[in-house]
Amino acid sequence: MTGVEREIEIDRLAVGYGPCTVLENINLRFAPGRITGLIGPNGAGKSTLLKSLLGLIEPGAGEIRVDGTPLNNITIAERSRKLAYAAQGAPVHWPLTVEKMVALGRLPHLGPWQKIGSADREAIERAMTMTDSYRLRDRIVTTLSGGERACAMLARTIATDASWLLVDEPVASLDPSHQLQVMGILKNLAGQGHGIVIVLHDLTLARRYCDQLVLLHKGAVLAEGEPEQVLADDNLAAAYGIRAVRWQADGQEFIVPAEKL
Ligand SMILES: Nc1ncnc2c1ncn2[C@@H]1O[C@H](COP(=O)(O)OP(=O)(O)OP(=O)(O)O)[C@@H](O)[C@H]1O
Repeated sequence: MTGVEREIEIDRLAVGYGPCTVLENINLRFAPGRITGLIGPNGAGKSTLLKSLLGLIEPGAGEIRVDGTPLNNITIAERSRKLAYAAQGAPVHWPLTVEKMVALGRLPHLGPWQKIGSADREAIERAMTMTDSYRLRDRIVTTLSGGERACAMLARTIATDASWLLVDEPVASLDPSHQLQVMGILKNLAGQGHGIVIVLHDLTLARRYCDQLVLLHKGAVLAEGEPEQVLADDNLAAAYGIRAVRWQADGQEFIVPAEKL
């Protein structure tokens, strides 16, 4: 075994689709008990990086290790217990109830023909309660609003009880109250020792909730580290081509895009 226990290590990673390289020479470390935010312009490669961590895309070069083991040496069953994923936009095509969909998060823990047990049921109910989806448990997922569906999908991810949660824009379709709720849930899960990697576009939420930020730009890491440093004016100008205004209130920094440069 190489590397250290309980860490995601990415070394010299290059990933692409067909002949088109999207990420090149990515070197990163993600720690448990922390929220790592992936930020950057549209098309920078954030979702591609998350999918690479799940083994959904084969790297062209480099290596990913999860808790010390190369991803390729981790069986698909073990990966699905270790790494839970909430995809961007979370399209759902099956007419399942919310409860049944959240229960899918327990599949990695069940053997063939094994039925859901009381520990699974507890995990499902806990995840639905945390995400405010318990009240929706009998609703058919395809009939939910975008925000309701996003909460239910996050519940499914949480129900897996994986040590790593990879979440792609979980707050994009949520109202302000649910945005704060979801970020608070992720913060609590990090406090319980889960490692969270989250794609975000909201700079204020990234500043407030993330312990570490990675700013991707054109398939490379433009900056990484403490949110305060990563969100510096020159980085925002270089990555997004924007000037942001900032102010302090309630002991937090608020960062709002002010103009395109
Ligand atoms: N399946 C695919 N086949 C070909 N190209 C793809 C595929 N998926 C993504 N890409 C391309 O890879 C690049 C990175 O896409 P990715 O979805 O990782 O970006 P992102 O940073 O998550 O963007 P956004 O903020 O818009 O969600 C983009 O140019 C995109 O068009």
